[in-house]
Formats: sequence, structure tokens, C-alpha cells
Amino acid sequence: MTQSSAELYNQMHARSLSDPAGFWGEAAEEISWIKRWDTVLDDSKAPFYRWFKGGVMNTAYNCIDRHVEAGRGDQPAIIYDSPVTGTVETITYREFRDQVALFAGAMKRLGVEKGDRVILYMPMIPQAVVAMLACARLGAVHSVVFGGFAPHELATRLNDAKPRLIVSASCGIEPNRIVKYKPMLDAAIEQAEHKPERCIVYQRPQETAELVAGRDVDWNDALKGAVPADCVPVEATDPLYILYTSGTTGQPKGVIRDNGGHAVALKWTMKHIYNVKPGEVYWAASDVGWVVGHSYIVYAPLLNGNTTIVFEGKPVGTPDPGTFWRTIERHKVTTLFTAPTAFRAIKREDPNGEWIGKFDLTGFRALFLAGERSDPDTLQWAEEHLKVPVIDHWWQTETGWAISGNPLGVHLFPIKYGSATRPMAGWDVRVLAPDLSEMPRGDIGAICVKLPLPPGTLPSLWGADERFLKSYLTDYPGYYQTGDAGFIDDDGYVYIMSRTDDIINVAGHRLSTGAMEEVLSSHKDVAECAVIGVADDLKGQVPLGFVVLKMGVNRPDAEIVKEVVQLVRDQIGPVADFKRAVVVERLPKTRSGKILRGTMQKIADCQDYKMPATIDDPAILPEIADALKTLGYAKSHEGAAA
Ligand SMILES: CCC(=O)SCCNC(=O)CCNC(=O)[C@H](O)C(C)(C)COP(=O)(O)OP(=O)(O)OC[C@H]1O[C@@H](n2cnc3c(N)ncnc32)[C@H](O)[C@@H]1OP(=O)(O)O
Repeated sequence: MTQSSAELYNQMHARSLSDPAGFWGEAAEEISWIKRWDTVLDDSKAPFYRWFKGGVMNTAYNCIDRHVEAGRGDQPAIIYDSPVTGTVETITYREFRDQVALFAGAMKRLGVEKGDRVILYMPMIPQAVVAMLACARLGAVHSVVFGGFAPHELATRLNDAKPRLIVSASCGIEPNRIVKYKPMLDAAIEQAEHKPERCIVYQRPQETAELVAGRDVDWNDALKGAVPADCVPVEATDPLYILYTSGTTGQPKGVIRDNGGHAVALKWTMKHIYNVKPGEVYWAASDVGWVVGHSYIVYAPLLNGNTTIVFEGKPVGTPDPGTFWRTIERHKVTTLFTAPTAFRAIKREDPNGEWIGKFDLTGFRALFLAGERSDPDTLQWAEEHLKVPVIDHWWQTETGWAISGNPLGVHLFPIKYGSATRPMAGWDVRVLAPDLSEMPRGDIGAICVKLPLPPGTLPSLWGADERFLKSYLTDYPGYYQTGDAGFIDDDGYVYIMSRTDDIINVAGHRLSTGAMEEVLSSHKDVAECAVIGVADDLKGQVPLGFVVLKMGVNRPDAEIVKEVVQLVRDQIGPVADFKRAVVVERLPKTRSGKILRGTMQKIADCQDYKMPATIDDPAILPEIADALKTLGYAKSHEGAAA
């Protein structure tokens, strides 16, 4: 009797939980090791688990050199497609190996060694990927900072990661402006306590950055006379990169990714989750500054011997809403991965999908969505117009790859709108009540994952083991607390509904309202404040601020609002999209002084809410509703439902 593919998934998932060492030990055969591991899963220091302890390998070798040696030297490794500069450039695996080895040699000459940190502050150009892989080649630990962050955020990361070197570029290109990186880099270094020894700057034709003598080196000068560097053997458990993500305060969390477990897990996902074969063209339309960029623009496709697209553009406006389909046709992309917000932008400009029909998408097989909750309308629109499986999957910066999804390479489960389908191999997903009991199927609770987490997930936070324990492993002992709330239905489908903390998701970007409140509080006229995330048709959520002014301040409200908006842009960056704020007399609080942000958000989004039993002064809520109405929110608010 032949086994159905659904049974295959069931067996695979069950085995990955009952025999993780056997399961991932087999998956690790797909990776090239210099020395095999002593232990697949080391639990001797649980809850700090380590994968492939004793194993020695090099991630860059697995991403590049091994493919050249196996005959893929002439296959494109990277296609750089930049509608904002009108450039299309192809780099073969052989060329890529040579560029990476030479740049690694240049960094080595500047003193970068195994274990050193290197911060990359780069736009979406191939040099960003070259620099990432060059770090991996040397065993140096890269930390990529998204270009939409302001100098203050970069400075915070400099102080935490303490890099020896920064690699940057003269500018990024947004559709409406050139973003000069170098003044921001200089400002960040000025603000930071930790100063890097050197900076390498890639000068783009659109902008020439001024270099600081003795500290900054032009990318091309750094390469002159450099000796190509070999791959440095690293322990499987050595860090490959640090990627910062929003915490509940202004201090972001440095998620660590190791080398061995990461390579094993990501290679596995390409076949089992994405159903992509070596040699095919895979495109994650994101940014290397996010985990999607790390995992699915860079490491997973390269580990799998795919061609990856580095796309410097936006879903609309560069130049039109057909840019995704043009790119798929031009490069014969089989699989696209992007955030739902990108599709909402396209749908808004091309509601009938007319641009899709203009291109030949014959070889296009699947669309994957992640980064925020996929709204059913957008997903159905994509299904209807693309006529391929559209798969929502759920994961986080911390996890590095999908917790829950639809494993296209094993079995395509029927799609249920609003659900990220089933847990992937290695993920023992549970919905828990605060007393650790499991919620009945269909009931909402805290989504947690029973330890150990599979390979490729965060082993800790950079220099912050205690924060790692407190943030993820303390409230639900024996489990990883995802910070998401949701439920599992009778068929085992996972539904993610909301966050359990103050993190909001703006256009697929994870942001802390607490960090924004810290910025607002620093304004000289602000006595207290609150920031909430309100629903937005395009971006999913956008932040909205309330400020209470200090006694005696009598400047116009509009002036102060303008200043606080600018302050957040200057301190966090344009990516926060903090453009809406209002001055109020007072904030609604509980009798113990806790601001009722959840209630304010419900009023803004015109949702029913219950009058909190602990509210100090119920009369404040109508004041909040009136203030929200001035910004176009809470339009149909008529008061509390109960
Ligand atoms: C699964 C694990 C994860 O969640 S990893 C994270 C996954 N998330 C993603 O991949 C992000 C998906 N979102 C996007 O790619 C963009 O938001 C898309 C959809 C392309 C829209 O871009 P855009 O039109 O620029 O809007 P936005 O909200 O991103 O930008 C807000 C303001 O920030 C700016 N910005 C953006 N990127 C940069 C950059 N690299 N450098 C400098 N500035 C940047 C934008 O220009 C915009 O500025 P402004 O407010 O209009 O002046």
C-alpha cells in the first residue's frame, strides 16, 4: 500500500519530536563537514541546548565553494535586479566565490579574525551579500542593520555587538530620495561608546561619501592587493551572525544564530517547505536587514545551490505594480517569498490583477507569505490571480525559519484562510493557559513551543543569557514563549491572532511601542505618553501616539506633535512610520496606574470592548475617542459595549 503524502508529513513531524537527534542527524548529511559532530543535541546545559556539538564546518564553504567544486561554477548565484537604478547584473557561483574570498582577504588585512563582530549597514546591493559571506568565510560574526534605522539605533547595536569593523555604502535608494548612509554612520559612531577600528565604504555612483582619514577605506581600495582568504573552520556552535530585533524596551535583543544547526535546518527547509530544487531560481522580496533576508535571500538558497535574487525596489512605484511579475518572468523565478503588505500594495494599485496577465509566469510554482498575519482577502486575491498555491507561514527573527506552514515539498494541506497551517518538523507547538495547562482546541492562549527548539533557532541572546531566559523561557518553564497568541483547531492548524506584548507589526517590520514611548518621553514638554498600534489597510498596523503635556506648556499642540513625530524618525528611523500623534489631557489608567493601551487600541479600531473593571476614571475614555476622531480613527465609536 502506498503511503499518502499527508501520512508522510505526520510521520516526519512525529519522528522529529520523538527522535530529534536521529531526525536532524540525517538532515545534517546534506551539509559538508570538516569534522562530524560528537553529539547531535547537547542538552547538558538545558535550557541552553546546542546542536551538532563538536562538529566543525564553514557556512560560506557550504554556500559557495562546494557548489563550484560540484560543477555549479557557471550557474548564477546572485541576480541583482534594481529597478531603482535600472541595473540587472548576474554573478555566477565562481565569480561570487572569488569576490567573497577577496573581500574576506581585505577584511583579514584590516585585522578581522574569527569571532570578531562586523556590522553591516548596507542597501540591497550584491556587496551586502558578499560582505555577509566574507564574514562567514573568516568565522567573523556579522550583524546586519536595516538601512531604514536611524543613527541612534545603529549606535545601540554598535555598543552591544562591539564590532571591530563596519561595512557600509555611500547610499541607499528609496523611490523618492537618495538615503545618504555615511552621515548616519558617522553620527552613530559619534553617539556610540564603542568605536569600530575601521569602516569599509562601498561608493555607489549615485552618491560619493566623504571618508574619515585613518578610519574609513573605500571598498575598492580595500580590495587592492588583498590576498583571497580561505574558509576558516568553525565549530558548529560558533555564532554565524547576530540579528537585533525589537524588545519591549529601546534596547533591542541580539538574536544569535549558530553555524551548524542553521545550515542543517535551512537546507532542509528548501526541499521540504519550499519544494525548491538546486539550480532553480528562488526569490525572497525582502531586505537583508531582516531575518527573511538572512535566511531566504542569502543562506538557504545558497546552501541549496539556487540562484537568489537581490531586488532593490518596491512592489509598487518602481516603476509600476507589475515589477514583481516582470522580475519573475525575466529571471524564471519558481518561488516567491514576500510579506502580505507587499501584496496589499499591489492589490491596491492593480485590483483586477491586470499587470499579472502581461507577463509569462509559466514556471512560477508557489508564493509564500510571512512577516505578519496574512489577511484572507489578500491571500485569496493572490490565489485567484496567480493560480499557484499561496502559503502563509509563521516564524520569527528568533526562530530563523518557519514554526508553522504548509510543507509543499512533502504535502500540500488544504488551505484554511487565516491559518499558518501545521507545525513544521521539530516544532512541538502548544497553546497554553497561564497555569501551563493546555487550552482546549479552538481556544486562544499563549502560543509556546516545547523545548528543545529545533536547529537553526536562537541558542541565546548576544551577551545576555539572563535576558534570554527571562524573555522566552521563564513564564512557561520547559517551553519557548513565542509572544504570539492564537489557537490550534481540531485539524491541528495553527492560527496566530495577536501579540501578547507591546510589539506591533508595521508593514512586516516588528517594532516596539515601548521603544517609541521612550523617545516621546524624552521630549521636553511631554509629561507622559502612550503608543498603540492601530489597524491599517496597507501596512497591517501603524503606530499612534498620545502625549500629555507638562503643566504650563502653552505652545500649539500641532507644533509639539510635529516635533515628537520628527523625534521618533530621528531616533528610531523612517521604518517606524510614526506619523500620527495627538495631545490629550490625560491617559486612561487602572487604579494601580497601568495605562489601558489595549482599550485605547480597541476604541481606535472601532472594536467592541468591555469597560475595564479596574479603570480609575471611565470619563477619560470618551476623551480618548474624541482625540482619535481628530485623526480619523474611532469614527463609529459610541462608547463601551459593557
Ligand atoms: C518572518 C520573520 C519576519 O517577520 S522578518 C521581517 C519580514 N518583513 C519584511 O520582509 C518587510 C516587508 N515590507 C517591505 O518590504 C516594505 O514595507 C514594502 C512592502 C516593500 C513597502 O516599502 P515602503 O514603501 O518603503 O514602506 P515602509 O513602510 O517599509 O517604509 C516606511 C519608511 O521607511 C523608509 N524606508 C524603507 N526602507 C528603507 C531603507 N532600506 N532605507 C531607508 N529608508 C527606508 C521608506 O522610504 C518610508 O519612508 P517615508 O516615511 O515614506 O519617508
